[in-house]
Amino acid sequence: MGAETRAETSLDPALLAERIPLEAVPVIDLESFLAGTPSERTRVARQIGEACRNIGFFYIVNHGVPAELRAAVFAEAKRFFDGPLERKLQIDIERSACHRGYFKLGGENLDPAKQTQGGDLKEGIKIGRDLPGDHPLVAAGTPLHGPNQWPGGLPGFQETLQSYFDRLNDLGRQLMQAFALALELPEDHFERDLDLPMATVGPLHYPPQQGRISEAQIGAGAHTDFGCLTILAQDEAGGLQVRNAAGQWIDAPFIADSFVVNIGDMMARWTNDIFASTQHRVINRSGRERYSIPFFFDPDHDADVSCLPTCCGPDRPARYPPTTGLEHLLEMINATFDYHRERAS
Ligand SMILES: O=C(O)CCC(=O)C(=O)O
Ligand SMILES: [Fe+2]
Repeated sequence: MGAETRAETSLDPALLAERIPLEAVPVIDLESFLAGTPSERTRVARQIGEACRNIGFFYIVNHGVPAELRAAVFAEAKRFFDGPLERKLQIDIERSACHRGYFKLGGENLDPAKQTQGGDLKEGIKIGRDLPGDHPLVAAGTPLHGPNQWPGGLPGFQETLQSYFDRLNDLGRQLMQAFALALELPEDHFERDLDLPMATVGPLHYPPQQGRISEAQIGAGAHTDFGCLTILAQDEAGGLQVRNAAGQWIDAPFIADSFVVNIGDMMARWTNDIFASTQHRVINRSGRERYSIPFFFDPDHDADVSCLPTCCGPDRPARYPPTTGLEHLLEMINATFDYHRERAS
């Protein structure tokens, strides 16, 4: 029976098993997915699927992204954040029509209900697919599509970030193939929605927090990610915490040469909540500056985000109405960036 026709019948019980409250985020070796036989790929994809169901988070090692490139991106991010405020403000995100550029400490508030003292204690840059003004989607005024703002006076910054963006796009596609296999779909199921994926690389800087820390302002307030898939590189400072299926906060510490991968609300929606979009937060108690490089991988603006054929059936009706990649993201960005919401209203 083809996977695509399974909607008529019962769902695979393995996909519906109860979530296990994990005490640690699982580590998955990607090597035999990236270069293995079909059966090895399926085996790793199943491990990934288990992690996505139970906790929505996993580390990947042997992911193929060169150490030099990862180190170079951290070095460029540090150069930018440690540099003058004037340079940062020249690429202020509020100058961008497509949500690209620099946002200052407090510019994003990932938990507005709790964080009432001025937003997340972090600053960042949003860099996306660099589309020129005459690209049809940009000319048509499609939100979130357009040119980046690149900082001046930092030779090599743009080239390094662009290489990283391209490399992580490839990895994002591979992980989407793993998700498809884990969901009993053909491996290339998501390719139809990945012509021009809405991906963003967003270097972040968190100053340290000491003493008694109130939930009214932490590095990144408790949140779920909005999109499909996040691939995060963090540094030795650590401080990332993830809420497991029992509601406990567990640490997701720095592991050398790994990425932390998690799925966001769009993937939870696509999978009818079979995959978990899990709350996480950052508190930088390390006593030093913390830098991290999240890469957010989202599908095409017009991707059809309605329940996947293997994720709904008579025993589990679709929980969400259909939406598109762009509609979903816009809703979430407006909830967390004041300037964006004010402009939209
Ligand atoms: O910096 C981190 O470790 C996590 C950042 C994060 O969760 C986010 O930007 O969505
Ligand atoms: Fe996040």
